[in-house]
Amino acid sequence: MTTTLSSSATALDQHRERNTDQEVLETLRKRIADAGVEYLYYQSVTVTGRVVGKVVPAEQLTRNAEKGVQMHRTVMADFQVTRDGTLLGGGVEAAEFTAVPDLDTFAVLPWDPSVGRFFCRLYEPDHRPEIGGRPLATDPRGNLRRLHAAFTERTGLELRSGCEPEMTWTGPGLEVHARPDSSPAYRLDLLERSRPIYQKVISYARAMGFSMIEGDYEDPGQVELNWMFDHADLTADRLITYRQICRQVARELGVTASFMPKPATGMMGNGCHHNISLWRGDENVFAEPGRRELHLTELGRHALGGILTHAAASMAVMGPTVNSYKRYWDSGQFAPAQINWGMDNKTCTVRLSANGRLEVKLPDAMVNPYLSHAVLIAAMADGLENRIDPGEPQQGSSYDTQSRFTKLPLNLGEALELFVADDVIRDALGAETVELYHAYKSDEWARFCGYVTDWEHMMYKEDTP
Ligand SMILES: NC(=O)CC[C@H](N)C(=O)O
Repeated sequence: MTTTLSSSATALDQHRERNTDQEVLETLRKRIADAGVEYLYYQSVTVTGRVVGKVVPAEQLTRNAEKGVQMHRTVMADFQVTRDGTLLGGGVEAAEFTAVPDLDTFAVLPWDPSVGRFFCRLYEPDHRPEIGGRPLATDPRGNLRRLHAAFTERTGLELRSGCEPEMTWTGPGLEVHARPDSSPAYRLDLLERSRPIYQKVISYARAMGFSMIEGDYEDPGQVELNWMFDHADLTADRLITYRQICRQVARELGVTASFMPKPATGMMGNGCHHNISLWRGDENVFAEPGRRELHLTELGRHALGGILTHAAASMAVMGPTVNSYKRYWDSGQFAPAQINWGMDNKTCTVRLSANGRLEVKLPDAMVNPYLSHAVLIAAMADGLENRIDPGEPQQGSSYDTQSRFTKLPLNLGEALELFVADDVIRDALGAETVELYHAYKSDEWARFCGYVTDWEHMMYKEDTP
């Protein structure tokens, strides 16, 4: 059942050569000068989805476009030292890597136009000839691009995706007294209180090239703003940028922007549903042109079958934190709890939300979008190749504990065991990334398992056995 999509030498990896194209560089230098940009961030994204990078004075562009900037590879696991004292990602002795800017990703920071930024593609260092110039195996962004290109090369299909990040804003003036018997969702007077937030976020996002489409207020403090779907590689970059924008807006307004998946029991979690479709050129192959009633093509059913087959093993990516699992298990809050699908059914893992669109509801707002989209591509490729049948759609709510559908893993620990055992996912992300992610997250899980919580105090402090 293993589908090999890895491709080491796609055109995308020749991007370093393009960075020496004098015409391209001249156009960019002019753009940078016209915008008054003096500093450039060379940013990368770690396996856990954090943004790291260096600042470079803009006049160094030509040099750095070719040579990149260097960082220590343990940065890809956030310099995490595990409980047994291991520095993840190769230890102090490990080689550096080279971050080479993707020139197409240049953007000016709207909140300070003297600063511009690039996303980078990561490579083994040139001064280590035995490995030099190869893509860095633990670069999740570079990996998604290579994997996606290989998938398109093989199937003629492209993944388009639209992410719906939910998040919680707290701070002065944002307190909400919610009635216990109803939800404040869609209340305009609450959205009004968040006006300075959404106005700034939308205007910064627009300035950075997003096509913003709509937004709403959901549970207390929870605001969701959406932008237009696109090629999955671009959507993943935008989700990272969106979080950076929100953090900036929080700093400016003196409030807190939280992507924590489940901030409070009994309230909705912060999901980040991925609305996906596969395209052949301009044709969405999940729908039949002109057919109006809700339906999914045979190809779409196989893609869905692949997603459901690998859903449990993908959970360590889709719900990447200890806290993520509270979102699935505090039932009845529109988050999935079973591995199933349904026609316009918001309680399922995958909802056919419109013709040509599958809404994958597992991911939460802390997801690393490069990993999640890579996993979805590999799962769908497996579904297509092996013509996996997704079974019958769920009728009615999934929050019925008697459901015949398979349950999702209960916690991060269980999810990690399934994650490392799935060959399709291992092949998609690469063994090194799987091992690094697994080591990092297992350490997070172990720390939590040894941590005494308020809940235990509430239950046991004054209890008599
Ligand atoms: N609008 C919705 O469907 C709510 C989704 C829900 N907040 C989740 O955790 O996924």
